[in-house]
Amino acid sequence: MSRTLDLDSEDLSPIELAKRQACHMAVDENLPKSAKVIGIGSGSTVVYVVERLLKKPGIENVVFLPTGFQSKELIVSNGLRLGDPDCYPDVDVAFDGADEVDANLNCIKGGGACLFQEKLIAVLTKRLVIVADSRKNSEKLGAYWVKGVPIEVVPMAYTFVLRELKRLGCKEPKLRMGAPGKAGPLVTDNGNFIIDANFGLIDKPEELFKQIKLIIGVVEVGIFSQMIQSAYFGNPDGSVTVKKNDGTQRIIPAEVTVASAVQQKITGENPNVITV
Ligand SMILES: O=C(CO)[C@H](O)[C@H](O)COP(=O)(O)O
Repeated sequence: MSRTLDLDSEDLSPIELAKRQACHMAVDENLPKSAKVIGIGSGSTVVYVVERLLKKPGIENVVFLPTGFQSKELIVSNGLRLGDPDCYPDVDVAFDGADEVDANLNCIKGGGACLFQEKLIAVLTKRLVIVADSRKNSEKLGAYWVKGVPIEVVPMAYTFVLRELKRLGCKEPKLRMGAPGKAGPLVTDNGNFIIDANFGLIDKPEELFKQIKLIIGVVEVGIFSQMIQSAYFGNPDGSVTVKKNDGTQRIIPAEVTVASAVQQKITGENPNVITV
């Protein structure tokens, strides 16, 4: 098994360092000793989850489920075992990023257009752990993430879905365009389009989710409600804020997160591991 990820702290910006600390703490505190199947989310943050997982003994025996092309590449290029959700529907834990997380651990996801597969893993896992930097830690959805709720739609239905979203109160739903080099709309890993729908501050995420989901042509909605067990946010000072779905919140001080990183570098072990 090749283990290639070894990101050097010196090359990382303060934001990247914060994301990394959050991921390392999240893995250390949530990786079950007996984990057999692990879900890997999409985006720039989960790279540090994989970095930490690669240090764990026995990780070569675990099956990893991706949530899109990028996380599949991340799994395969690091020599980890790749699986499919249809073959491994019982997931022990999943780690994923988010675009915004509110006080009740509802979140917006899909900034990277992977929301459908991310939601599939979210419903299959016993424990969904979100990793992010402090810019994503919000009181109410829509406060920081103003690009809108990502919605995956069947291409032939997109005009209808745009119309229905306006009826639900979204002033200007937008079909997401492809990156430079791609003429026309972005196409997801599942062959669909993405609509970004800004509803302003979202008071009732669960309700809005249900309303959007009922529109014909909608495959999945980037509102994740009542699905997350805990969220780890890396702060600029090196500390990590942990929010749990029981309403508790705690801060892991920078001394602890940095000591863990140093210890791990020297011995490959983390003194603060709380295995579950
Ligand atoms: O939902 C996602 C992809 O669909 C990502 O998890 C979300 O966009 C966060 O990405 P990053 O870790 O790069 O901030």
